Amino acid sequence: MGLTPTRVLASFSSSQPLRFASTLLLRSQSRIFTKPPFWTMASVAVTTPAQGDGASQIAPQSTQAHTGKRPFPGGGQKGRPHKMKKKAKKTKVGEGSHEEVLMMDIQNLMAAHKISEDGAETTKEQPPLPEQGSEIEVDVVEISSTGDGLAKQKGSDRIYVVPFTVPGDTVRVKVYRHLEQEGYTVADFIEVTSPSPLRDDSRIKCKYFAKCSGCQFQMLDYSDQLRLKRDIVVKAYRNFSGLPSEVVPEILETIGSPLKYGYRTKLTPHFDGPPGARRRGNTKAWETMPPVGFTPKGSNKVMDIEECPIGTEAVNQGLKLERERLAKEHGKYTKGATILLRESTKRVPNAQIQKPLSDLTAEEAAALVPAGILPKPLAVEMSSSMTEYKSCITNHNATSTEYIDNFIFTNPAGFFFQNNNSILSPFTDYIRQHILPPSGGLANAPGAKPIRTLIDAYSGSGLFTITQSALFPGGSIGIDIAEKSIDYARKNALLNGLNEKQCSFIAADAPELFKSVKKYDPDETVVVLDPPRKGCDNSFLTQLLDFAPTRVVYVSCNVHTQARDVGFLVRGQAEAELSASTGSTGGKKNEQADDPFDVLLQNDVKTRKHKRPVRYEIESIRGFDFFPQTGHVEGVAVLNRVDS
Ligand SMILES: C[S@@+](CC[C@H](N)C(=O)[O-])C[C@H]1O[C@@H](n2cnc3c(N)ncnc32)[C@H](O)[C@@H]1O
Repeated sequence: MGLTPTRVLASFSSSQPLRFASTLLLRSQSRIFTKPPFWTMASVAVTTPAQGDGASQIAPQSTQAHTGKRPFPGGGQKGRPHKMKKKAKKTKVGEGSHEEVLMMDIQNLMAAHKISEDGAETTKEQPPLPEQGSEIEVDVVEISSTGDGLAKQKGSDRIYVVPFTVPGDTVRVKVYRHLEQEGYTVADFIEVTSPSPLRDDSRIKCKYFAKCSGCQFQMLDYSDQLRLKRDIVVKAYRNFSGLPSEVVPEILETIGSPLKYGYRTKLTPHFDGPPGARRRGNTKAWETMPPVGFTPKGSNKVMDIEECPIGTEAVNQGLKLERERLAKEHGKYTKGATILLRESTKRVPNAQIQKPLSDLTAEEAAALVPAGILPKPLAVEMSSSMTEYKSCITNHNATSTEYIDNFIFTNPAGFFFQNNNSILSPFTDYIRQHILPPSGGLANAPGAKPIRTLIDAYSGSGLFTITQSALFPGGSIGIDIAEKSIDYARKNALLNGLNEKQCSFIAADAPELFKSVKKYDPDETVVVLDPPRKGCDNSFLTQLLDFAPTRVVYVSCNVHTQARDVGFLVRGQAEAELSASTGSTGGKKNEQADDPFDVLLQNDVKTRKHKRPVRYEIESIRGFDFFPQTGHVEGVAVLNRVDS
């Protein structure tokens, strides 16, 4: 075993790097501050159960090119001795993308490991890189925020990216590719030769583990998964916010999911097109049933999946039925496609249940969950007074229904709704407890007015607009670009007994919001943001700073882009004006300032002549485990406008 247990734990909570390493990092952050890394690269979209967001009953696969391929098709380097590069070259990657996050962790690990105990930089001669395709043994020293293990071979500083491993594991791997420019190697996991104390393979519930690319944390105890996810949030704010550590509060413990398996109410398995499907005008269909499932690690061909243990029972029954259907109907498909499996629920008071499910006719059963494909829905008795009937919807235009406490939400099945229903009650409760300042609705500043209005940007079908509405006498307003989600949001408000004065919605691009919010007093308004993974764009954030609501609650399934955007709001208008005046590529003038707050102060002085620049401070940051067994975490950051 390469690491002692103590060392293992130290590496596991790798959120405390060496002091010198963090200095290096702060320097690079000041660059991020003055010149945000607007790098671009089509990101490698690996669709896994936990990430897939396909949205059609049988949606044709328009692009099939990148699923599951290794990131960075860099050149190889066979059997030559090499020197550790002084600095790994920056790769062009999408913001907050898997590749960017991985690269940042690798660079930090390289920096930390190049520092010897006495603080001096080591430049030791490195052994030759092993041949691509050869098998070697490596020790895993850290988990990246992407969920991949980062490992080293004895006697070498080379970093190997190995999925399905945890710190403290010694594993046999097959060298897949040396990425010369990036300075690391991608390897395939073969087997564990000496397990980490953190690993217990009897915890693994999925027979496709280490083949399917999802759910890589299954060998960990759930408390370790939560600890690891807190580390991911810590690293996100350290690496992507561009903020000095003093202004980022201690990241709070991650709140766990009530269900650890069987929680996903939506799965989107897919199948490839038949051989020749990519040829123009192809008319040849599948002659046999194609593999239906997800994309495995290191391949772009779909692997056959019969069940997915993180999916709910209804969704897994739906998968079984869809597979049976495809076994008969595969001859209709000349292209690949994605299958939508979305759970839908209907609550029925027990007093209204006339007969047991087994005695219902097909029509009576269909009436319980109208769009569901299960011949009879699954009955789950919630309490002595209520039973839930669950089925699975495959038509993305059909209506799915979910409950959160006593709230009811209907949605077009193929549109966005949170995928883990089990956590939505504690989660919306947490938002309810934090959406107003701790002082009971009064913002921090002396003489502050009570908050009366909620603006829910990126509202979808009204999750926050509706569940938080009772706290806002001035009303709650949701905005979303998806017209269909907004149609349903309006219906949902009515279903939950809320009139238009209490709860209203706008279908528009989020930056348009600011045209219609002028009538609201920013001193009495809180804005909730819940954008897609890529985060908010500059125009939105700049307008948000101009509007200057007294409080902001930022929810995100990508803590890296969240950290970037929170950094922007904390630096505030001075920074926004500066980047607008110098252009998004950043100016030389900016690059000279090393400390972000020097820049802020310089600009504070400049801007204060005509108005006080708006900026925010962070009250709290906490992760929620919406996606147990995977490396994903949902972040909630609460911000207050700085008024002093
Ligand atoms: C992560 S979802 C959050 C939805 C909702 N808050 C919820 O939890 O159910 C992000 C939402 O942003 C919407 N969206 C994406 N781009 C947008 C834009 N430019 N303007 C407004 N909404 C947008 C999507 O339609 C989606 O409903």
